[in-house]
Order: sequence, then structure tokens, then C-alpha cells
Amino acid sequence: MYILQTEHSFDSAHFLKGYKGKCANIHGHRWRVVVEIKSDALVENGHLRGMVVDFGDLKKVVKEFVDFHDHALIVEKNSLSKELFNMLQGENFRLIEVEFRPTAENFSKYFYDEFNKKFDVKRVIVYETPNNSAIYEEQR
Ligand SMILES: Nc1nc2c(c(=O)[nH]1)N=C([C@H](O)[C@H](O)COP(=O)(O)OP(=O)(O)OP(=O)(O)O)CN2
Ligand SMILES: [Zn+2]
Repeated sequence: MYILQTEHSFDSAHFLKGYKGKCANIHGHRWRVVVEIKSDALVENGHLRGMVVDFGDLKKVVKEFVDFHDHALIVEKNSLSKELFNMLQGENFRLIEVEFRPTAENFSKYFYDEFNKKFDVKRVIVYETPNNSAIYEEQR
């Protein structure tokens, strides 16, 4: 099996509602998203011969979606009061509401599901800090 790997990072804030510790406060990370795609075969003809996919095409898709999350406050749905949420938006802060608690684990599945729409994804690794990461992959 061939595996291609690419990565892109975004800087954003989050907090973990109900967490007993410092991560309950709004704080930021440089989130590093590593995407691996897999294939048993390579393209046989044409200008992509010998490749799984063109790194350029893979990078473009990963960069575009990951960049959407840059410089935002990522908020789990219903974890802020409607009033505060609206006030922050009223101040033009960029909020991204997600359906999940914004942990590294949940982000790894979130990115896996997104990129798996276009590529055969082996796994996604999300680094929340340089030393801590979560991996999502599906059992075969
Ligand atoms: N399994 C998980 N545990 C934790 C997650 C997570 O996503 N999955 N997230 C957090 C917090 O978001 C937190 O930001 C991480 O904190 P921490 O590991 O303490 O990282 P720091 O680099 O800030 O630690 P220092 O010791 O202050 O350097 C918590 N747990
Ligand atoms: Zn955090």
C-alpha cells in the first residue's frame, strides 16, 4: 500500500465546557493537521504516472478546508449563552460553531470525514500542542 502524507496548520482558540482544569478557559493553539491517504495502485499513464494523486491537488483540498478554521474561536454548539454568542458576533469576532466538543480527538474525526469525501483517507492526526496529538482511523 502507498501512503501520502501532507499537513497544514491553523491558529485558533477554543475552550472545553465542563472541563475541570485550565482548558475550560478560552485559550489558543496552533493546530497541526496531518492527513494520510492510501492506495494500492499508482496512476499508470499520463502526467500523473507513478503517483497516487498529485501532491498539489491533495495540498489544495487540505489547505482550503483547514484554513477556514484559522483565527477563529471554535465553539461547541450551545456551550455559550445565545446572548454572549450574539454579542461576540456583534463585535465581529469570528466564531465557528461545531457539533462536537472541540478536543483533538473530535477534530481528528471531523477532518477525516471531510477529506474522506475526496480521497481514500488512511488516518488524520491532529496535534493540539507539539507533544500531544490524536489520531482517527477506521478499522478494516
Ligand atoms: N485527550 C485530550 N485531553 C485534553 C485535550 C484533548 O483535546 N484531548 N485538550 C486539552 C486542552 O485543550 C489543553 O489545551 C491541552 O492542555 P495541555 O495538555 O495541558 O497542554 P499545554 O501545552 O498547554 O500544557 P502545559 O503543561 O501548560 O505546557 C486538555 N486535555
Ligand atoms: Zn486546548
